[in-house]
Amino acid sequence: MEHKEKKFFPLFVDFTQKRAVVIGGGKIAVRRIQTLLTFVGEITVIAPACTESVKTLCQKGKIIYKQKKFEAEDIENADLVLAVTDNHALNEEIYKICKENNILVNVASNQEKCDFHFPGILEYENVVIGFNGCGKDHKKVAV
Ligand SMILES: C[C@@]1(CC(=O)O)c2cc3[nH]c(cc4nc(cc5[nH]c(cc(n2)[C@H]1CCC(=O)O)[C@@](C)(CC(=O)O)[C@@H]5CCC(=O)O)C(CC(=O)O)=C4CCC(=O)O)c(CCC(=O)O)c3CC(=O)O
Ligand SMILES: NC(=O)C1=CN([C@@H]2O[C@H](COP(=O)(O)OP(=O)(O)OC[C@H]3O[C@@H](n4cnc5c(N)ncnc54)[C@H](O)[C@@H]3O)[C@@H](O)[C@H]2O)C=CC1
Repeated sequence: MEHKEKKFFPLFVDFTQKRAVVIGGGKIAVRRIQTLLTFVGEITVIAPACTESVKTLCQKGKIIYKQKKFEAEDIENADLVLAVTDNHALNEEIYKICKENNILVNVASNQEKCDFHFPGILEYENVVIGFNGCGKDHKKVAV
């Protein structure tokens, strides 16, 4: 099966009872955690160092933060994984482990290693709109 123009289908998935594990606690991780907060049952962040916002979210009980380097067992029970470290080789390794274990994964440093793209999201009343630029221009989908 070959697609000349790759585009992603906007699936609106129920993650409210699911576990997301975010590997990395930097700038991009925080932005995505903020977006995920109201959509996902449980969010765990794995990173040896993180931004203040990650610590604050953890103190407020909104996420779990484990201050450590990534190990394969960190994603054993994950339904959804975001590989958002600044170590591209590690992100690819995380991708490989997820594929072997049928876990949905998004690698922020390589759009070819994404089961799904992370969307720009706009919400009002009970409407959720997700934007995706087919990986061609993320600036177009910034909200
Ligand atoms: C393909 C995709 C896959 C995925 O990661 O899911 C992807 C990929 C990449 N982005 C890169 C860079 C940046 N992306 C942003 C911003 C956003 N990127 C987002 C989504 C996506 N980004 C996915 C779908 C894209 C699409 O729809 O077409 C948003 C919507 C959601 C979110 O991330 O929260 C959010 C805007 C929302 C908002 O702001 O509201 C900024 C700006 C900033 O950080 O301030 C920069 C900094 C650089 C700059 O500004 O130029 C790089 C290069 C990394 C490197 O080489 O280092 C790659 C890697 C690659 O292209 O392979
Ligand atoms: N898709 C997108 O929207 C964008 C993606 N990127 C990519 O996202 C990644 C992260 O970017 P930033 O958040 O700006 O980086 P950052 O430098 O702010 O954060 C990196 C994080 O990775 C963690 N980390 C490093 N080694 C680790 C390990 N062994 N185990 C667990 N965590 C580890 C660090 O502790 C830190 O929390 C980069 O790979 C970059 O290429 C960057 C810009 C936008």
